[in-house]
Amino acid sequence: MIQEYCPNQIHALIEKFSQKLANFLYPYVEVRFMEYIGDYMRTNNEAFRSIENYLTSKSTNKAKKLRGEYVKKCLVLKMDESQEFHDEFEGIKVVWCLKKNVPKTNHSVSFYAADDKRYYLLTFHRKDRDFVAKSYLKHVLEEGKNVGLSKRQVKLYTNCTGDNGGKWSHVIFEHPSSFETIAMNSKKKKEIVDDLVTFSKAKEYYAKIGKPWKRGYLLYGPPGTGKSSLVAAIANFLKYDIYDIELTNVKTNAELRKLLIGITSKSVVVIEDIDCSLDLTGERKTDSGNEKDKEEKKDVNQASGEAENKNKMSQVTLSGLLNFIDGIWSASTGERLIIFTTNYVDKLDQALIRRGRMDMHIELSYCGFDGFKMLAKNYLSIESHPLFDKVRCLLEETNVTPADVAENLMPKVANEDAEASLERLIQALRTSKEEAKMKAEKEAEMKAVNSSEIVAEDKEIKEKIGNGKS
Ligand SMILES: Nc1ncnc2c1ncn2[C@@H]1O[C@H](COP(=O)(O)OP(=O)(O)OP(=O)(O)O)[C@@H](O)[C@H]1O
Repeated sequence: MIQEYCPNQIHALIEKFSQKLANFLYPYVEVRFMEYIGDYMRTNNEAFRSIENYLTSKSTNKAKKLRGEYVKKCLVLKMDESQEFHDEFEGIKVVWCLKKNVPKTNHSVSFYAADDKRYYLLTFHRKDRDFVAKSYLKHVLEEGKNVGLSKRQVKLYTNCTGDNGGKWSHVIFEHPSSFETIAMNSKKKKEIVDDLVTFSKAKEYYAKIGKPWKRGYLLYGPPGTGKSSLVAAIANFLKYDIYDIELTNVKTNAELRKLLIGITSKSVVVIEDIDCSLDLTGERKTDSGNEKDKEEKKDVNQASGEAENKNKMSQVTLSGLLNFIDGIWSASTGERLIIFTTNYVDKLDQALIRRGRMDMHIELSYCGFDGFKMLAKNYLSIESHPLFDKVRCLLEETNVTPADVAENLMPKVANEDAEASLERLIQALRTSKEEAKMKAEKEAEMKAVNSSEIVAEDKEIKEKIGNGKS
């Protein structure tokens, strides 16, 4: 009616007056912090997480409506929906409330389910606007971040399949591997730990040199040498989440990019057995000369056999993967490690593993005496034993993986003593040595037969040529 019948000037006056009246009756400012941001590519809102941590640490004693969650095997009480929390900071009063947007229609079933529309609502008096924006929120985010770091629970993410392709699902990561339990050369271990510590503190340095804050590790070595265990130890050490990508489930490069956007900072992105994941090896030599090469190739083919069918569904290319690692989109999240594991490092395209992409190449090899001592300490709780010398000699003469050593050190009956486990290990090492010797003899025999056949063939050819000439 006002719009219809009032002249424009009166209309404007009424609007101005009603605004003033509203401000007078409700002089508060409201700020929403959504749990996820972005429409197409939804990402975690880190401000929401920090606020949640801050309020959890403060509201437990005061709030009346709480919800319980198990975090690191401890019960944590968090503020529940619609519960208000009154906070005071340097004399300024604010109110927090966790709310949820109820979708108007139920047609849009979201992957993010019920948590999709959650947000924290902050309400404060408009006279405190500057203080809240400049000081209070800074205080909340910093404190929340610190609480988050101290209580951080490592999560293990994997990429979803089918219609949910391009999205992540996760579980709590509870792998007990650590640098104390990993059996490897102590010098190499120290090098890795130092590198990780330097990386995690190098935010300013990366900004200064103009590089995204990320680092690539290539872990290679025979099966059972501890590549997966090392990934777990790294994640536990840095308290970073693991994003384990099953490349064969990623249909296109665009889907891979979508996954990349969904990765939060403080993460370890892992592609295990990269040689088997997809045909990312580029041009390979076709004439693999010796038997060993042929055998290795057969192994690779067998290992990748299962993946082969899936590969046909996946159109992820080498260039898509290279872009994923260090293309323009790769700088969109914070600190991140990218780890490839492989049993066959020679089969990988050099572009994929060159320095700068995979900055550190770590070989995990057969068990040495250093590694054995660590396993003995962990599995048998001993640091020395008269049988250690025998083990040392045998380890120098034969190749066994830490997985084999660990298996032999595991007690097989209740209350088995350390000596019995060591004896079993020594027996296994002797058997392995014998087998290796027999294999080498057989190979030498085959080689001798092959070369005598070649000599005979050569002779025959020469004779034929000689006859032809005459
Ligand atoms: N270096 C190691 N230190 C301690 N334990 C190890 C080590 N290597 C292997 N193990 C033991 O062997 C098991 C298998 O190791 P892991 O899966 O880490 O090897 P891998 O190199 O990733 O093997 P694959 O290449 O087959 O995936 C682990 O559960 C662990 O108990």
